[in-house]
Amino acid sequence: MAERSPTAAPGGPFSSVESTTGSEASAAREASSISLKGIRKEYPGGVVALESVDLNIRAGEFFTLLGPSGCGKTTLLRMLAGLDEPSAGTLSIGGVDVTDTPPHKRSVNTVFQSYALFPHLSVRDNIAFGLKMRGMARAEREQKVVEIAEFIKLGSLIDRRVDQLSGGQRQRIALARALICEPDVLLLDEPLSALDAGLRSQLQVELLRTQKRLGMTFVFVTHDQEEAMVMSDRIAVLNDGIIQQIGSPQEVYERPANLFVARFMGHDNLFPISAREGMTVKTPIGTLETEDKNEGRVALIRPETLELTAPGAPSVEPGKQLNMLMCRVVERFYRGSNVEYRLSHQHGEQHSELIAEISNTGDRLFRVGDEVKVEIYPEDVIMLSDDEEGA
Ligand SMILES: Nc1ncnc2c1ncn2[C@@H]1O[C@H](COP(=O)(O)OP(=O)(O)OP(=O)(O)O)[C@@H](O)[C@H]1O
Repeated sequence: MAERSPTAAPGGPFSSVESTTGSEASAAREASSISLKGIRKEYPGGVVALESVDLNIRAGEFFTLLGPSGCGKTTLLRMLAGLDEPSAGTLSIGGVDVTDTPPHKRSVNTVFQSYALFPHLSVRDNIAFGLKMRGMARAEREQKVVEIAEFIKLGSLIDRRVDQLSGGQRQRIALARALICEPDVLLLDEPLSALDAGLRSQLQVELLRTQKRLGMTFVFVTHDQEEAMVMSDRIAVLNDGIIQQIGSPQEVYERPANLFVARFMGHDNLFPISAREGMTVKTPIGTLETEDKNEGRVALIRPETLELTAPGAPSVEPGKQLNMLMCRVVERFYRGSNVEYRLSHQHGEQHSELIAEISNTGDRLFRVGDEVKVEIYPEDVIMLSDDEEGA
């Protein structure tokens, strides 16, 4: 394992005091970047789990592999860990080719969805396991274990057997066990998927803070787009072993590369384009002005960009040419900070549904059955290709 001690504060590596020196930080950066070139994985029997994957993960980055079941996320993670060999391509960590390096010689640790803890052992012994295997002296080991148990807020339960703990507590132990070895890269395969919503969002925050504090590179696997958006510096969206898009959460959500990514990010306002003339497109909800010069087969309108007013109200921006359609509220979901409206729209024979998400500013809410005027800025009409292979 490369020498690194990103938060070697007087209180130990898991102290909240940051004391990384510039040279330590750049050494850490160098040691934990990941590069994949032309990675392909074909399992015996001809299942191609990954096509030609090219990917650069920056050191210190929280990088998420996002995609539906079977898209190749776990295969990619196992390859980074050295648990699976690529059929073709090369993989390097910290600039060193590790394609043929066995798992125990990589500075990589993995937290799997199944915690892989020893149920009959205590929290202390479970956390200490990796350090013991490395031959660390007892006194030093003991100090580190106590420190990290405090850090994951399980200090008071350190001597309790793991089979007497809750799922969330076990998850923290699995995390502590991986973190304590201070790998340059931590791989996390759906580590929060078994937890209830409250605990899950609490651990999301803790995990993110930990990663930022320790400056490690995290490669995180999830099929939950909201979790990916909350946590990641960048996201790679995968489908059928092919990377569809790599970008920041904002880029992937606001500018999906294609129809697959748009759908996977939860977008519903997707309207096929039957014809285009200059900057106007014909769709089932009428002819729309757009500012997007890209060719596209489908128009995406994000739900939070719809402007809703009462019929007859002045335009939200009188000086500007906005797209305008009349709709009726068919459902309303009140969520406190925002309100989701399901709207129906009739254009000739064509009936369509739209979703609007309006931030709740305390104004009067529309009711089911109300007629509403919907205005859409031309810059919010986004062209999508349906080419799912155009990464
Ligand atoms: N050992 C194996 N032998 C043959 N095919 C496999 C093997 N492991 C995975 N696959 C196949 O490879 C593809 C990718 O699987 P992988 O486990 O990487 O997907 P995933 O995105 O992690 O899915 P999930 O979210 O369900 O865990 C799937 O079609 C899967 O059936």
